[in-house]
Amino acid sequence: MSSQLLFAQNSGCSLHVAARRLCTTCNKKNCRRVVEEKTRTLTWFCLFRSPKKYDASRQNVEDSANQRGWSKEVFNFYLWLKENGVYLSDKASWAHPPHRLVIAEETKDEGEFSGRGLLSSRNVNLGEKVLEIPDRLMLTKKLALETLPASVMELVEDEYVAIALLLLFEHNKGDSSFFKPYLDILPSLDEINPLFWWSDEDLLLLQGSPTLSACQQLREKLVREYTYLENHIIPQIPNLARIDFRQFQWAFGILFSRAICFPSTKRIALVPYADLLNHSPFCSAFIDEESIPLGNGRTEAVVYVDRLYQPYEQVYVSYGPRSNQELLLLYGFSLERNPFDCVEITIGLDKEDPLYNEKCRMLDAYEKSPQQSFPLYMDRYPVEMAEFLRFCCVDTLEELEGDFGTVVSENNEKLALQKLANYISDQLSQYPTSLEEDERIVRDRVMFQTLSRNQRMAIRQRLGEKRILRSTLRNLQRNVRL
Ligand SMILES: C[S@@+](CC[C@H](N)C(=O)[O-])C[C@H]1O[C@@H](n2cnc3c(N)ncnc32)[C@H](O)[C@@H]1O
Repeated sequence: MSSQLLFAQNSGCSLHVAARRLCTTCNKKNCRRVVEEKTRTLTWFCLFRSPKKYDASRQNVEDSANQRGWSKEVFNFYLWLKENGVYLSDKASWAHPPHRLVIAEETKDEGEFSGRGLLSSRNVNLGEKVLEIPDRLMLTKKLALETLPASVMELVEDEYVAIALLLLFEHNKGDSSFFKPYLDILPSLDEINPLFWWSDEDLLLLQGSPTLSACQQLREKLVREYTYLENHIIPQIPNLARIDFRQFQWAFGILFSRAICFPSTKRIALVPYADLLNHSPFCSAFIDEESIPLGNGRTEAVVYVDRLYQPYEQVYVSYGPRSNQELLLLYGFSLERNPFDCVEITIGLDKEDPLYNEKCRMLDAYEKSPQQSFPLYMDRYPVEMAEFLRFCCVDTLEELEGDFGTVVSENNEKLALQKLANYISDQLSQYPTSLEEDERIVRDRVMFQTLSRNQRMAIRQRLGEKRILRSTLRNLQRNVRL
C-alpha cells in the first residue's frame, strides 16, 4: 500500500526520472524504450488514479496553508489524510455527513499552551461521530511485523517497543516514508516536554515529591530498554543502526503522549489526526476502534462526542482517569482542576513485627507483596488500602484469621489509622516548602506567569500533592482522635 502511494506521488514527476534509468537492452541512459515503458505504466496507472483536484494547489501549499492559518506541515498532513480516504469535506456526500472538525495550530487550557488541537467547525450534537480514521493510516504492532525483519521482530513482544521501532524506521526513511506528512507534524521532545526530559535544575523543584522518584524509575526503565535494544535488536534492522538514545527517547515520548489503547480491543496504535485531540478530565468521550460496515474485517478509529459543541469550541477526549503525576510524566502537563488527581503511597509490613514471617507467608499465598502502593484521592482512599493497613497492624495470631474488610478491633483500627497518619506526616515533611508557601506563589498570578512553564508545572504538581496529603490527614484526625 505504501509503495503504491509513493509511486502515485513520484508519477507526477517528469519522465526524466524514468529516462535516467539504464535500458536493459542497449545499456544507455536516455533510451526511448525506457521512456516508453514508463509512459505505458503511467498511462495504466492514471486510468485507475486520476489526478486529484487538490494536486494543483500543491504548488501553492504555502498560500493555501496561510489562508487556513496553518503551517505548511499541517496543510500537507491535511492533504495526505484526504488522499488516503479520510473524509474531511465540510460538504455532505452520499456516504458521509459534513466533517465537523478543523485543526487549530494553537490551543490553550487553564491558561497554558496545549499545542495543536481540534475545534468544532459547526454545531456538533451529543453522540455524533466526528472522526473516522482507517486502520491503514495507523502505526501498529501488526504494521511493524509486516515492515521490519521477521527474524528480529519475533524477539520483540512489547507492543510499545514494536511501534517505537516502526516509528524510528519510518522517520529514518525521510522523504520516502508513506507516513512523512504525519511524521512532519509530530512534536519534538522539547515540545512534548515529558518529565523524564526535564533538566535536573527544574526537577529540583519537585524535591520531596513522589513524582520525582517516579520520574527516576521511568528514566532507568528507558535506559534499560534502550540498552537491550541497542545490543540485540537495533543493529539487525537496516536503516536503524544510527539510532541514538535521544531519538529513542523521542519515539517513546511520542508513544507515551499520543499512542491510543483502544478500549474495545486493547490494541495500541498511533492514530494520525485523532491524536490531535487534547485531554479533558471532565470529558467522557474517547478514541476507540470499530469494524467498518461491509468492510471485510477492516477497522477504523472513531470518536463519538459526549456533549454539544458550538462552532469553534475545542473538542476534547479523555486520555483516561489520569492523575497529574501521570500526565506530567507521560504527557508533559498537569492540571489545576483534575478530579482524578491522586498521590500514590507505598505501605509495607514492619520488619520488626513479631508476626512478620507469618504475614509474609499469608501475603505470598495471595501472590501479594509485603509492600503495596495505593492511590490517595482528595476525598477518599481505596477499601483495599484500609484492609491492608488493618492486616499490617494486627498483633495476635487469632486476629490474623479475621476479615479485614471491616473493623477488626478498636485498637487495630486506631493503629492502622495512626500508621497512615504517620506515613502522610512523614511524606509532607519531605518537601522543603510548605503548602501555604506554594499557595502564596500560585495565588500571585502576575508573579506566577513570570516563571517558566516547567516551574509552574512543578509548583502546581507539588501543591496538588500537598493538598491531597493534608486533606487525608485532616480526615483521619477528624475520624479518630490520634
Ligand atoms: C495526543 S497529543 C494532543 C495533540 C497535541 N496538542 C499536539 O500539538 O500535537 C497530547 C499532547 O497534547 C498536549 N495536551 C493535551 N491535552 C492538554 C491539556 N489539557 N493541557 C495541556 N496540554 C495538553 C500535551 O502536550 C500532550 O502531550
